[in-house]
Amino acid sequence: MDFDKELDNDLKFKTSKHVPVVATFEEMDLKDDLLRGIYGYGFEAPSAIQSRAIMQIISGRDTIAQAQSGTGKTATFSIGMLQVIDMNKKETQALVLSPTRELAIQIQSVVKSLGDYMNVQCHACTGGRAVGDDMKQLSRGQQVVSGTPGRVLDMINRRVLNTRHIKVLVMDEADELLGKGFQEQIYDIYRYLPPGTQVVVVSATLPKSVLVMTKKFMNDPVKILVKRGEITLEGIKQYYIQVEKEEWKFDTLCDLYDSMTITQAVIFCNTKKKVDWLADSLRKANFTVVSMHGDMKQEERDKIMNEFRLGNSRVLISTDVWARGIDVQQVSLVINYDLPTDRESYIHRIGRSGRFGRRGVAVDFVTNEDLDTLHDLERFYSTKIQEMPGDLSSVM
Ligand SMILES: Nc1ncnc2c1ncn2[C@@H]1O[C@H](COP(=O)(O)OP(=O)(O)OP(=O)(O)O)[C@@H](O)[C@H]1O
Repeated sequence: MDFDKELDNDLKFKTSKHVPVVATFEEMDLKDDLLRGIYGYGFEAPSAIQSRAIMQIISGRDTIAQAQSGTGKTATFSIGMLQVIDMNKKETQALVLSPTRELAIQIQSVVKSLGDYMNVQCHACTGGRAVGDDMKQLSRGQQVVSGTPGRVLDMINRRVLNTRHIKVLVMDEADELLGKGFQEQIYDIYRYLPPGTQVVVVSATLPKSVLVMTKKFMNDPVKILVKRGEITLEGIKQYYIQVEKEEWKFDTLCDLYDSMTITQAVIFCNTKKKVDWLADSLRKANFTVVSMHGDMKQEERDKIMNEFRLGNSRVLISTDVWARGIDVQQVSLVINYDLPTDRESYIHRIGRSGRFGRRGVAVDFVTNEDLDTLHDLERFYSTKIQEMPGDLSSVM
């Protein structure tokens, strides 16, 4: 019997019934300073996931919150956390874990902005930075910590991050955190948390195997889920370009360059080596691009990230280190130079465009061998990936 089917028979994961929908931020009865922070950040009304999940998080229930990419999950858990922390205490009361350093830092920035009038102390605890700085910052008292698993665990082991007052653990991109690469570290961190710590699990993709896993560390969670056929966003148009051979992809990409720079674009490759190769080759052909991957020094990664966020660079080539969570609103085009090797990454990659209702375009480069994978994606997500019309700028 196929594994998925077997699970289907044993366990049904459905959106919880009777989750109230709160239509405005005022009706959430938030702290005044938090409400000011939300409006000050430019939000007017809550998104669908925010309307449903914020109050559940505030109620203290374990929560599984799934929603499409770019629909405001970060603010969902950030507002929830900020409401429940006691500002009279300096101790760490909320811990957010995410799979990449850039994402952990982005979350810190959102928490700080939303919590600006509350004067919240929020530290980003990520690898690639001086351990001494982390120690200094944490010893000052950080009410919220947003970090990557390795460094967070290290800080806990060194007794610098005190877990005793933690009330809520958020796992952003939870399916990635509970996958092979991080699972052990996550369980190690979890063991240090006080019994009864509220757990909030968040992602645009939550495969059943991950939902099964949540049973181990979540207590009767409220579930807000998205059906597989509704995960892709209407606003992101998906196209493919078929190339006979891998070698032809490069010329195809060069032909698209002018359209790519209309706003901002991210090009995904499956390996760091390929990112380096593609960036070099494009530069040699006189195209301006930047690139980023996990083998680069953190300083370099930070610099590239800042420049891209500022819009000073327009075309970024990266690996899946950039696939999840990163929010740069001006990105309107994603190119899969390589098709991703798993179904979840596809959703996350194309979701770097089309943020919060904006329009986006995703273009998949496929060789003849990739066609099956492409059709599998279409079937799995009940979506349509059309052949690209001759001119990319006509669909942008
Ligand atoms: N209520 C709101 N009103 C206006 N803009 C919002 C609101 N909530 C979130 N946004 C904006 O929408 C964008 C996407 O939000 P966010 O990064 O939280 O998405 P996400 O659901 O976490 O996506 P992903 O699955 O890619 O991680 C951000 O730029 C954020 O500031």
